[in-house]
Amino acid sequence: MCVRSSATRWRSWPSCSWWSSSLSNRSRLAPIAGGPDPSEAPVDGYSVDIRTKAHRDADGRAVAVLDGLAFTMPHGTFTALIGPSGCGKTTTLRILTGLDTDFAGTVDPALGEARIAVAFQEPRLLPWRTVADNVALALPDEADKAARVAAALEDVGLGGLGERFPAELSLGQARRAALARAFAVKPDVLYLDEPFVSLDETSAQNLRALLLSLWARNPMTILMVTHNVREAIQLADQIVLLSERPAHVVDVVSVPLARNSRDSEAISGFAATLSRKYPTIVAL
Ligand SMILES: Nc1ncnc2c1ncn2[C@@H]1O[C@H](COP(=O)(O)OP(=O)(O)OP(=O)(O)O)[C@@H](O)[C@H]1O
Repeated sequence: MCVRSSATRWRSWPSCSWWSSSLSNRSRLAPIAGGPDPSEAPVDGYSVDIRTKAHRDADGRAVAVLDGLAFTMPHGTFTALIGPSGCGKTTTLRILTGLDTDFAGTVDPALGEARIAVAFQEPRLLPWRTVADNVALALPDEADKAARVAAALEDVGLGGLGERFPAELSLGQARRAALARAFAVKPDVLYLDEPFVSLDETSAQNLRALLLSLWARNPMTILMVTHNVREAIQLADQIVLLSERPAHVVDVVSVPLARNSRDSEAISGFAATLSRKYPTIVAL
């Protein structure tokens, strides 16, 4: 590890797509197939150790936001970041993606070298470009570009919608397009910030299944910020629990469930366990 400075070279930020939702307490979930089980996870990973990070308030005073945020994302696994509102989750993502270099601490230099993609709450598609052109934006100009775009759209169920404009898509379709754009670049690391917020539960669940299915076919390391502990349990290998601001890591919890056994009952059971142990962080 070394201290990342503003001189750190990042690969282009190929994808900015934001999608999201909430996994209702009452929803009946069947396990989603896809994604490696935790036991298959490799040991090596990307290390993050943000010692301090402050923002300035309106009067110019420093407000501590992060204070001891250390965790490792094992290569090829799915990490969920959960913490109270305003504790600094998005700030953490901005540091990891290289958008914010004004912090004290260390971030694994391999993260700076990795090909990354990011999906935001808002799909962030360029409205004047077609869906296909939005996906193409992230790709290098190579002979197979059109075929890669077509395959990426087909993979997310938008095979016939490439010539539409973003305004002609539903929110769920726009988030699929954003996913297509993220996966098309075959990133090493995918960052997701509350990717399923504002969708109805059925659409959100379909997108979660799509995410796991795409991930199963495209191995990569995923870090997802979410407020939704059930969603985290359903999708992640490990959950990083953050304190109130200034955030520090309270615990890193492995999800002790095979993916094909993560039905509503198992998810609720583990969520209740976490809530009992960390009542200020995991509210049900
Ligand atoms: N550019 C900024 N300037 C000043 N303060 C900021 C800035 N960005 C964020 N903050 C403050 O830093 C704190 C952490 O913000 P951040 O968005 O990282 O939290 P979060 O955990 O993602 O929040 P939420 O769960 O509500 O999405 C908040 O108090 C926020 O108001």
